[in-house]
Amino acid sequence: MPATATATSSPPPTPAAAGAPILQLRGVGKTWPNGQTALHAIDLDIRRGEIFALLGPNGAGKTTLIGSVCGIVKPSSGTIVVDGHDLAREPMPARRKIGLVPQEIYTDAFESVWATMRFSRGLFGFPPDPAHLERVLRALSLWDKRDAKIMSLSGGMKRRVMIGKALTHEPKILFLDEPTAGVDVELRRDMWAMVRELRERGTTIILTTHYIEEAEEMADRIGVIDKGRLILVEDKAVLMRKLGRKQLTLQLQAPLAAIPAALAGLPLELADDGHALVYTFDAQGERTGIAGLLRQLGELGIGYRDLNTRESSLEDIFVDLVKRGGTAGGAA
Ligand SMILES: Nc1ncnc2c1ncn2[C@@H]1O[C@H](COP(=O)(O)OP(=O)(O)OP(=O)(O)O)[C@@H](O)[C@H]1O
Repeated sequence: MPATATATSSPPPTPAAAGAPILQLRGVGKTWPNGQTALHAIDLDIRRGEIFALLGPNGAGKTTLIGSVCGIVKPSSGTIVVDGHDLAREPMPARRKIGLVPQEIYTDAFESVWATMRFSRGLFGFPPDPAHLERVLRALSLWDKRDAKIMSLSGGMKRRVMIGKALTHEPKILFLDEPTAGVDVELRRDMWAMVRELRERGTTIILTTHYIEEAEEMADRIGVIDKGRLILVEDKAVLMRKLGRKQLTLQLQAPLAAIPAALAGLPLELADDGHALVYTFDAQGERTGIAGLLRQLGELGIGYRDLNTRESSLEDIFVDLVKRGGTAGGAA
């Protein structure tokens, strides 16, 4: 099977230009030799300088997609253009534009931080540039550890070294595969700050994460992949606005065994063993229906002790989307 084949209906790749996407995928598919299809004709444009978060449940195809763009996995179909370079026709120039921070920490434990960094840069055919390596190490707070052997570093430091390695060849796109899996809250915040700094210096960031809070905090745009299909690509703010819901929770004075028939048809659920009534409404709707609901409760003699509202998080939206199979939006 060829490394890539041009998707029949896909437009030809556009040359690198300031306004052009830094990464273009057209019809990228992957079927493993065992017949398992991990990616179905993915079309995706990544904008220059954005932070793009790719979300998806286990086995959705995230690693396969990243591997395809990084030249680790051979797609069965489609084209991938990295800053104007077709990955299949010009693998080296395309690959040089990309830094990959893999999920697993793997590096030579007996080497020093400095030697590891220098070696990484050489792998991409770049001449030594100690000043660049120093900048990277300083930005990652690793300068003081430059002579330390990797095995002597803490887990968090080792993760920083992995990021450093990916930055040695000055990539324009940085892939972070589950960057904060298993790291403590403090380091997670540090890493977020680091990623933002990189973006400010012009690096485009693509990250996969299981922590939806991370995508909510960091991303400009969100892509959701499920069963090998990109079911949604959207600006985070638009997504939160479009699919966001609010919930009003009423703590009842006396528990209910069931929703009263007079309230059937309303978006109501019982929670907390009947002690709470949850009303879900559209955060964007002009009319929430709350006044009517409270009036009806009064008429039915259902009293409440307390009430509060909460907006859905990206996590709620994501879970909902994957449950529904992504009928809420289209992939760009
Ligand atoms: N080398 C392989 N050979 C055969 N099937 C594979 C291979 N690698 C991945 N797959 C299958 O491809 C599908 C997508 O896997 P992938 O690892 O890309 O998912 P993922 O979204 O990264 O999942 P996770 O969040 O668990 O890392 C899965 O069904 C997986 O079993």
